[in-house]
Amino acid sequence: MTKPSSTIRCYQKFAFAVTGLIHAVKTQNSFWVHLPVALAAMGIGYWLELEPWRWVSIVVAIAMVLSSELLNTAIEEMVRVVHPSHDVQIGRALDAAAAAVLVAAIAAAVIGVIAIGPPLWDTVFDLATSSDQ
Ligand SMILES: Nc1ncnc2c1ncn2[C@@H]1O[C@H](COP(=O)(O)OP(=O)(O)OP(=O)(O)O)[C@@H](O)[C@H]1O
Repeated sequence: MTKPSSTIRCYQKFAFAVTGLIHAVKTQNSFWVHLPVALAAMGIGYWLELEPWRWVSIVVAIAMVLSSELLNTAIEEMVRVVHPSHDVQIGRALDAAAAAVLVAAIAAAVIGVIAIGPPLWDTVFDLATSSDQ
């Protein structure tokens, strides 16, 4: 039995998106910073057994950074084909796309400190005081 075409289209869209993600991770050095930081934040969150709202904050922050990096990658790739020669306005567009990643990364860092900071401090403090006794 053949699958309904809408299901196939849905599957294909998912495959295209995964291909885009893999390509971006392979070609953009920034992901080699974003991904370990994201994994570290989730690992610490798991270790601290964070409350759901803290997890939501962390997941939203990670998604925000990765999505902006993916859009920045898409714009860079497009520029290389559509306008490979140097152009002041193209440069401004690329700078604005890079700035979007910077804004997302700064916001994610602030979210990380607010969401992970207090429970991490409490746990480290507990460990330090229990080892003193
Ligand atoms: N065609 C262009 N015209 C004008 N300025 C450009 C052009 N291409 C790149 N630039 C300038 O160079 C900067 C870096 O662009 P590029 O696309 O190389 O980003 P990158 O993040 O360094 O690339 P990658 O992520 O592939 O290492 C841009 O922000 C822009 O200021």
